[in-house]
Amino acid sequence: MLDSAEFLTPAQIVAELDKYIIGQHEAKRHVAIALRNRWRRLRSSPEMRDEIVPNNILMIGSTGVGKTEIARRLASISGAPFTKVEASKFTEVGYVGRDVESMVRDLVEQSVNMVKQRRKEEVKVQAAQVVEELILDILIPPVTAAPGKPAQPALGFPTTTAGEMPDSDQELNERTRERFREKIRNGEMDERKIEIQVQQGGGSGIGVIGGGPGGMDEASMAGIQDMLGSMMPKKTRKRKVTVAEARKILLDEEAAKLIDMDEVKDEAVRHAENAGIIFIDEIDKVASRNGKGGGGPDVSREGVQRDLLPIVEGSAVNTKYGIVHTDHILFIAAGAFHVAKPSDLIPELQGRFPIRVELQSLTKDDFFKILKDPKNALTKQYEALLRAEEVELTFDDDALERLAEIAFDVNNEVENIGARRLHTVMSRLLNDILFDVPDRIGPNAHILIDRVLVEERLSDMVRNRDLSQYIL
Ligand SMILES: Nc1ncnc2c1ncn2[C@@H]1O[C@H](COP(=O)(O)OP(=O)(O)OP(=O)(O)O)[C@@H](O)[C@H]1O
Repeated sequence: MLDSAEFLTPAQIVAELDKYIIGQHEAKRHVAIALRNRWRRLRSSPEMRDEIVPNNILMIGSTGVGKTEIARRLASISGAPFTKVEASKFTEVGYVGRDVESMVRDLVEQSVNMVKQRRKEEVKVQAAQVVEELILDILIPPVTAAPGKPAQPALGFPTTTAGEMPDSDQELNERTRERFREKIRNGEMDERKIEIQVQQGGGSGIGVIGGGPGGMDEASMAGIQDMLGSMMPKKTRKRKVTVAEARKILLDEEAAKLIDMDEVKDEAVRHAENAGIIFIDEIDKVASRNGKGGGGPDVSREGVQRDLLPIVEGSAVNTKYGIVHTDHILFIAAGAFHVAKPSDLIPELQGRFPIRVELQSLTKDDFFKILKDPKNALTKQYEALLRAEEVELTFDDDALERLAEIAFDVNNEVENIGARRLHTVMSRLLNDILFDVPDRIGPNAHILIDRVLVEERLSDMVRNRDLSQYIL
């Protein structure tokens, strides 16, 4: 968390990013500084805190070289809410100026989910106790029988052992309950079916018609829907599920009841404001090369930049969780800038992205490392998938070198999509195996992917440009 004392240093942040992203050292250094600066800001004097502006970053690099990945990992390292938006979508037909604010709403939505999840974790033990009692109530309904009349044994289970005399219905019920509690705790009841009441998912069921330009904005509509929702009695329905499933469903419901949503909302808004990261992709697509030019698409692109400006500069955005001030949100904009240049952005927006960093094109050697080293490397993902079937998959380095080479060549010859090419190449290489397990390749098999196998399955395609265009 951003406010914890042992927040990562810039070098530690880079080390964390290194676990997932190959190369791009400059970009990693810049984002690490920006992240640490937010922590530094929160520890500065209250007067200075409001003065310190975030070091928004402009990442320049072709598609698939790790721009989004760096930003996304940065957010997860710091537990920050994150949202990604494509600037070019705001130039689409039907776009209305106010839509750019939706990125802030998305961010706060993320933040609410994160805070809610964390709070639920905190009340988990307490909720688990309530749930245990609820399940016990279903298995052994509390005694209502008249005094002197024996209580009904629950679910046909014997409630007393031979020779044991029940003291009263109440005590008998208590003892049975304790025995069942044991059984629930050690999982003996997990498969037993019980009927539970669950809340019907999603909203009040009341739609608000209207809105859009000239009408009510999204936040106000959502507010009304929320209010109507909270006034309506919650609908429930019966479901027959196993005790194990019931525990999961009820745990979620009970945990939700134990958390104070007003507190969650306040904390989420603060968290989005101080820690949120908004990634604006394809910013180059809204840069116009002749900004002052006559009309048409340039005007609309510049319009989008003008709409983005107040949000990046710092403004108050109305959301259904309250007003969100964008002054200290970290914005990372990215683009290939093959045609337009950063200097084609309107000067005010350029000024709001003072840190420019160029990401390098990936080499064959980078591709080799991307296949092999990251914690989430594709080879590791496929190995894990097949391990689930008890099939051992391994790749030798020679095979990975060849795969890297093929991906690199196809990028050069067909279209450069960066490291994304590795996904298509790997999928092509392994699809038959993934299909054949477990029917034709049984458990305990060991499959070694070597250079010969890679050649066999992929070389034809690489040689045939028409084929690779469609398949790789
Ligand atoms: N340097 C890298 N190290 C490890 N994986 C990478 C690297 N670059 C890209 N990838 C992988 O390639 C995929 C696409 O990368 P990413 O989404 O970061 O592209 P991008 O540069 O943001 O491109 P775009 O602007 O088109 O979105 C991801 O699965 C990512 O993990």
